Formats: sequence, structure tokens, C-alpha cells
Amino acid sequence: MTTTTPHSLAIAAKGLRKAYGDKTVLDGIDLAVPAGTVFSLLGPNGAGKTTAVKILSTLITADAGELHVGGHDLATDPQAVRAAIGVTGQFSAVDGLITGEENMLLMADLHLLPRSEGRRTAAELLERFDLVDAAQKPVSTYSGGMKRRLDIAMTLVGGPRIIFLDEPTTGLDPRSRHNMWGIIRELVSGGVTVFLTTQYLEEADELADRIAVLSDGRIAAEGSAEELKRLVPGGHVRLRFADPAAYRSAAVALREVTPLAPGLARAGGTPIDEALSLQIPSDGSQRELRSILDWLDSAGIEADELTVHTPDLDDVFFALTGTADVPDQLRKAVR
Ligand SMILES: Nc1ncnc2c1ncn2[C@@H]1O[C@H](COP(=O)(O)OP(=O)(O)OP(=O)(O)O)[C@@H](O)[C@H]1O
Repeated sequence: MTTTTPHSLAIAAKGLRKAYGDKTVLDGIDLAVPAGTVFSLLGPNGAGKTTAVKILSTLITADAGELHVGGHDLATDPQAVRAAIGVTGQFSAVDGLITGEENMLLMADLHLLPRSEGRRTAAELLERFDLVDAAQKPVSTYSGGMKRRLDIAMTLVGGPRIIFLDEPTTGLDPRSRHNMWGIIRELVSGGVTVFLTTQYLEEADELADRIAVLSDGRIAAEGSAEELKRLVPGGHVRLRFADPAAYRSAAVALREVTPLAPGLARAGGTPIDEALSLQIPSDGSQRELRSILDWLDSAGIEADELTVHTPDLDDVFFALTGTADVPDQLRKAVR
């Protein structure tokens, strides 16, 4: 295992705190984002996601916390942080009155790129984001998806290694959303670190290496999508049989299951007659699957189809940000 220090992480926060008046928005949260990964902050409306992005991207200051971005201390070296990052917020920096290309060139000027380099960078990015045909048109004529693409293209003009994307696909249709995911994946494969906030759990599931769920100013749970899904009940293995007789004998065997198969004995099984299917509660872990398979072998059961169902991130989100009961030790287990 490698040791990570605030300097070897792309983003590191310890005890990040922010209050507006007597409302505590971030109550001392810790974040650790390794370089070249996608980290997603999830949370319901008003949870403090945008506040976290604004603090980490130097737009507003924290009340407390040790914060490092790109190895630079936010408190003492915000200029260096600004030079290392790109931010696309919910309120786009795109100017609708001028063309896409003019927006890009304006950005190149802001980054003090020499004129020829600015033109080359703008042309490359317009091409990469499939905006060449629209480059000479005023941005006010662009679709929502085109504006988002331009917004990200503008963010990349300065070649940032760390990008904050605050709800980058809100309001986009499914195709544009998938295109945006492709763009984000491409950035990460080039070594860029992405800090992503989203309300779309599917988006975090698709993109993020690690996900933190923000609730009541604290990180309610953090882990990979798979780890988070294991926090909530609902996972199961489903066995489907083509032959009713095989199904019936498996159902009987399941009811008579012995302590030799502890996973099964603990969980029990539920026959679902209509579909000739049996459902065995399981967290989907390798250990439990092995115990289920061992038991099937020893009981001489051969299903025609075996599928593993894990809860989706929606289940996790509702469990962690609502009233559903998630044991504390499980929360800690994935931290
Ligand atoms: N400048 C401000 N002054 C006072 N309160 C603020 C300010 N900015 C944000 N807040 C409050 O802080 C809380 C967190 O807001 P924030 O925008 O960070 O949430 P969010 O998780 O990004 O929400 P959403 O998903 O709706 O974008 C909200 O209750 C909001 O009203």
C-alpha cells in the first residue's frame, strides 16, 4: 500500500468547515483524492456540494480546515492552486453573444497564451469537443449540450491537471450526457483528476473511482460504488431453473439448508414460483458467492442461470441521506 500525504494527493481536505451565519454547511469533512482519479461528491439539494467546490477552487474561503489542492496550501498559496485547476460551475462562464471560437480565444488571452499558441489550442479543443462546425456561430444559438462542451473546452485551455465539475450534465439529454461521460473518461485517462458533483447517481456509478455521500454537513459514507452498494440491504443471488422439477428440489434443499452453508443458513432463501427462480440474500462478495456455489454443488443443484443483484446507488443514497437505518460499523467499514 502506498502512503499518501496531502502533497501526493490531488485534493486533500482535513476538517473542512464552513457555516453561513448559524447554519453549518460543512461540519469538518475530510477528503482525499488521488491524482488521476474521479471523485464524486453526492448529496441532496443544499447538502453543501457547491460550497465544497467553491472552497476547493478558491472562490470562497473555508472557516477552518487544512486544505491542499495540487500539493498547494489553499490558505497560503491560492494563486498556485488557481494555476493548477479548472472549474466549470452550474453557472457557465460562456458568453452567449460571441462565437464559440471567440470564447475560446478570450480564455487563451486570460491564460496569457501567445497568440499563435492560443489559436492552436482553441482549434484543437474545438475539434476535440466536436464544435468545429459551430465555432463561428454565436453561442446563444448552441444547444445545452454544445454549451456544456464549450464550457469544458474553455476550462481546458490552460491545461489544468485538476478539474472541478459541478453538476456537468444537469439538464442534458441522455445522448449528450453519455458524450460528456466519454469526455470525462478521456480526461482522466490523460492523467487529469476530476472532482465531480452530481445529482445523478448513475453518473457517479459510471465515472467515479470513489464516491462520498454528503448529508447534514458530514460525509455519511465513502467508498467505491460497489462498496457503497454493499452498505444497504437488497443484494441477492437469483437462480433460475428451466425444469420445474429441478426448481422444486432446489427449493426444498434451500429450505432444509444446514449450518454447513453459513451464508445460506443465516440468510435463508425465497422461492419465487412464477419465474422458477430462487432468491438467496447475498452481499455479492466473493466469500458469500463461494459459499453459495459450494452449497449448490454439495446439494447437487444446477441452475440454468445464476445472476448476482446488488442494490443500486439510488438505494444507497436514500438509505444514507434519509431515515433508513445503516449500521455505523458498516459505514465505517468502507471509509
Ligand atoms: N452565500 C450564501 N449565504 C448563505 N447561505 C448559503 C450561501 N451559499 C450557500 N448557502 C446555503 O448553504 C447550503 C449548501 O448550499 P450548496 O449550494 O453548497 O448546496 P448543494 O449541495 O450544491 O445543493 P444543490 O444540489 O441544490 O446545488 C444551502 O442551505 C444554501 O442555502
